[in-house]
Amino acid sequence: MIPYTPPATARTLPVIDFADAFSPEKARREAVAWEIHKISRDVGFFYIVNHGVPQALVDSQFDWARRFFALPQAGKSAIDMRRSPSGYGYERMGAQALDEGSPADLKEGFQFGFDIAPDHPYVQRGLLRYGHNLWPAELPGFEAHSRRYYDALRALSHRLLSVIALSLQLEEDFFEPILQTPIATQRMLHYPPQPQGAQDNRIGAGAHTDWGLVTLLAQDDIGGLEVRNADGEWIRAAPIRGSFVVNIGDLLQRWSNDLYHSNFHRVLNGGTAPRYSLPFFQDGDQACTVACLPGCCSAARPARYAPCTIGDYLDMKVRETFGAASAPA
Ligand SMILES: O=C(O)CCC(=O)C(=O)O
Ligand SMILES: [Fe+2]
Repeated sequence: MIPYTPPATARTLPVIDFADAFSPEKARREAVAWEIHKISRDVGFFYIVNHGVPQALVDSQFDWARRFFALPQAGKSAIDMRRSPSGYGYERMGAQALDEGSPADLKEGFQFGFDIAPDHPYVQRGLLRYGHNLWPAELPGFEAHSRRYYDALRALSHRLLSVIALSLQLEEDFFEPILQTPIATQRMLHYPPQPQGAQDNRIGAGAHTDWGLVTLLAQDDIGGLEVRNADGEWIRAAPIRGSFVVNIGDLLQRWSNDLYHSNFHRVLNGGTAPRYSLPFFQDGDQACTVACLPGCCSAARPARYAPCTIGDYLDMKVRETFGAASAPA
């Protein structure tokens, strides 16, 4: 049993050197797991460096994102996510309010997922985030490069989850079975500068928690991401070149019975330059049931959430934040 303690009040987000997560020595992997354990019980956000993904690959993915968003609106609209049964493709400006019930986010996006055989039952059933990827006809090379980036991020998410398993006193391969046919989504986001003459700053991405297991975010050097600490204050997640911002998602919070925190965060692009970010979401297999880990519940601290499948949980969050706009056209 891992005893529960309430979170402390983080003022900054730690930078974790991830190099030892790849070490053949278990003690070194455990040392990284312990760092992740501490911060996951607190603010649930941290940076990783020495993660093994070449910076040149990240930089060129940003270049592709800029090229994509610079396409004429008609080209982007031709692959609107409402045309994809799985919800992949282009997210038009204002389509989502991540802070449910608030004004729409000042952002546009593009997202794609796991390359799965079109005759896989999940794809045939039209399940959320399986197959039906839409790519713009006007950008040859975009898909191939984005797939290379995706493969690197997916591999890193496996390593991260093996260390997280260790941090929860589980076997390191605990999550592997549910990562084989995953909901794993690469998103690219474009936050335009505030409109000229705007009275109030508009939120780029409203306050929200991420829904899945873990998120790995690359951000450019503009800044604007903020994370809420246990005192309810917003702390800045300033850009650090060469890092990914990692955060714990709702499904891990539920699995760990609130031991680990899926924390609120938001983006405010107040500047005069556009901001781009590349969040990768590893959410696991839709069929998997998330129920309190044995090490995280006891008679004194019973399970706080009813078991739910990953697919059902994500379906609910999409409906809440996109509303009717998520319906396929
Ligand atoms: O753009 C960012 O920095 C964060 C985006 C985000 O939080 C999300 O897409 O869930
Ligand atoms: Fe997020």
